[in-house]
Amino acid sequence: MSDVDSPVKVPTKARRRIVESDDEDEAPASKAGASPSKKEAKVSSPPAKKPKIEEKPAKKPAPAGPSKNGKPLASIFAKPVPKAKEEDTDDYKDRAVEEEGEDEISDEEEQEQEEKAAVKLASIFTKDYRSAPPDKAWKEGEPLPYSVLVTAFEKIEATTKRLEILGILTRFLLMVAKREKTTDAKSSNLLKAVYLCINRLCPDYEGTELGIGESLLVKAIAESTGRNIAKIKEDLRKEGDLGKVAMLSRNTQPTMFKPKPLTVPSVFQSLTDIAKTSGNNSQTRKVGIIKKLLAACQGNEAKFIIRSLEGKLRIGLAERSLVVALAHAIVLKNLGDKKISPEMLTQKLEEGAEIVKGVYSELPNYDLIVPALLEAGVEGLRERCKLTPGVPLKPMLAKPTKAIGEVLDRFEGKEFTCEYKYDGERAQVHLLEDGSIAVFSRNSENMSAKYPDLVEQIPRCIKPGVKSFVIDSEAVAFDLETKKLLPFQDLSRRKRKDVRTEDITVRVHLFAFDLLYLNGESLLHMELRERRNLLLEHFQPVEGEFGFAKSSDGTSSEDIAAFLEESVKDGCEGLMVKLLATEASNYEPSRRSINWLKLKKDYLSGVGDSLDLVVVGAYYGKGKRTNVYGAFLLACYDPDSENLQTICKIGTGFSEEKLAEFYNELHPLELSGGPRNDIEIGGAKPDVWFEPKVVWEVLTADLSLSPVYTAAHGIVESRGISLRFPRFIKVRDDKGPDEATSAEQVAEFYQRQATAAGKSRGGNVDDFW
Ligand SMILES: Nc1ncnc2c1ncn2[C@@H]1O[C@H](COP(=O)(O)OP(=O)(O)OP(=O)(O)O)[C@@H](O)[C@H]1O
Ligand SMILES: [Mg+2]
Ligand SMILES: [Mg+2]
Repeated sequence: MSDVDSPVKVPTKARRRIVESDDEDEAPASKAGASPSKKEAKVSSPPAKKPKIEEKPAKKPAPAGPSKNGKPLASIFAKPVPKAKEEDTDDYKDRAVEEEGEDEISDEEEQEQEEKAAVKLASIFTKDYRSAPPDKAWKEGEPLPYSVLVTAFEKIEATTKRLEILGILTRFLLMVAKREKTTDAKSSNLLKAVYLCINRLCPDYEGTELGIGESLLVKAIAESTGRNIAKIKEDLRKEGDLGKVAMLSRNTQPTMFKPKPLTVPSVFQSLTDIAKTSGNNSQTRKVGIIKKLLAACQGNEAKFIIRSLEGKLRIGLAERSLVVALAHAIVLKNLGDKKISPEMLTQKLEEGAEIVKGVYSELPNYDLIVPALLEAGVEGLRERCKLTPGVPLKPMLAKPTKAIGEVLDRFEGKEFTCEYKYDGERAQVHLLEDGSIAVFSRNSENMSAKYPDLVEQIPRCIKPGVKSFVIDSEAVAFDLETKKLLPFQDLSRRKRKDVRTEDITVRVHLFAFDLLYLNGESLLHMELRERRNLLLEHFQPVEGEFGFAKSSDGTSSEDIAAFLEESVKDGCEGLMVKLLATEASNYEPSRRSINWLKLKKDYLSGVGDSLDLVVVGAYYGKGKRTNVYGAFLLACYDPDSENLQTICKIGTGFSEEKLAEFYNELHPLELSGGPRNDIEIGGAKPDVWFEPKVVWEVLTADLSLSPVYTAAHGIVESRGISLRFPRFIKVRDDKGPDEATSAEQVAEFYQRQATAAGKSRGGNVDDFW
């Protein structure tokens, strides 16, 4: 591939690169790029986004222009972000309300906004839309062509408007759902299309994952196209997107015969085969399957095949949009051609979305949800899909607070409880009707293999009469001799796999704090007090193995302060403060809820909590540290765009041993082609870039607006936010890059710090939904 036939580096959202001169140690980047060259500008595929006023004006400033490997054209920071006109506000209504600020918006304004959003929502789903014929490329009775899905991906990639994305996806899923003859999960086109949209192959907890390393993919591309590896890497440096490189490479290879076009089921199958290949020769076998896939690719398909293999589609399609689109598609399918007013239609769509969202957070398994939706529509979904032991639900999360005063601000006059905040690992323990026990981590990984001792211990804490349950708890390292809790590190040092009970030196003590399911009944809709009573009633403490989270229902600030001290003396991190009564104390799966507050002793003087950030780059060491990386570039995650946003350079808090260890761990993740295009770089210029895999917990003195980094840009101000004096705490191997601290959380930290201590903003900005 030469430069001449390379298409323009369009400003897609995956290419939002922002730059400014680095304030610390780097030269101004203004000369790095001027404007797109003519050659670049005339090429139009894939479609460049029109410059437009964004529907999320404060959130996503339009890209400054084409960029190339972190050397974009102009700074978005320099320009004030345009305020969107009312008509352009086609985002979800709740979002619009949220961004105006909860407190400042009047009821009438709110109602007006809601009405506008409702009409807009209904207007996309006109009757015409509903009765649209299926894509011509898809012949009746045949499996869904992959090209049809790819067309939808291309359209989604070309916009950042959430409502537009929702429309494209709904139309696509509706078309597939209408043709679906089966409700059998195995042969469902719809189910496989759903999985490919979110780039997964099965429910999270089953653990089959994509995420093939760059070098293997480069090798497969080279072998399937006859190009040499060095050339491919060179292209990669230019494009920042291996998918695009694969797509452009293919064209140069003359084909002897035409392989059968790819279909959604065949691609799904091949990806599953690749993910499951292990053992001897697995690399070679993987390359073999990838080559076959690439050989059959047409048009833009290779781009998405490669990105899927990398582990991320990077089209800005958040899973929550998929869930809503799926709900809408099923509602529309079941409406058929029926006439219905826009208001009614909107209501039906919204109700449908609420149902599917609710069910998905209790039972995150499309294998069960999609067939149930096809069979019984949204109306019959709750009946068929409920919280089920064996399927981990997404855990409820807590909001940080900086002071006891802040807790009282929230909970004054309400019934609440303080519990010890144990410093271990979240453990969701399930007892299935068949007597088997499963333990799941915070991100729904099956941990039963890591904790065989725990699985052995559990039966001893169950009182007679208990047939099935789901407990929410913290697993903590425990010293049997001193009867003291050990720091989290002792737990994380345990092996993750093939652990044999007799080899275990660090004991696990479980501290249960919630009961979510008991003997066939979901308890999610009960008040916390009732759930806690049931927990105490049906389980019993076992010395050194199982206990209930220690709690105090004292509500004065003195009581809380004393209990906080006590918790720290006992080896805990601080307190969790929870609402105890009323509907607001129900268990909210997947929500970072304002009804659960964390009060961490260590962090009271900082910003209230630590951050979990992705290691995306590194700087070579100086002096004694020349053989290792001396500092690292960290990033937060923006789930809306699926991009990582740089937040700080970190070089303190590391021992020599740690630096050596990190070098060994990170060196294999170095990207030869420079940064991937899902990193919003800003002005950072590390010496090497990594595949985003590793997450670190980091503490900061405070946060400030930054001319260099891009974290949360556009939320508080057009500029990004960075951490001042960041300090490494520990590796978070229970979190992946997608679970890193979100852009909105970063903005919230910044805002909380700006407001007086004790005053905080509400909202649920970084919920899954
Ligand atoms: N009594 C308790 N109630 C609820 N959670 C508890 C309790 N004791 C300990 N925990 C742990 O505290 C966690 C919440 O605080 P923590 O800051 O440790 O979360 P995290 O894993 O870093 O996630 P995030 O910072 O994203 O909330 C829970 O997920 C749980 O693992
Ligand atoms: Mg913790
Ligand atoms: Mg945390």
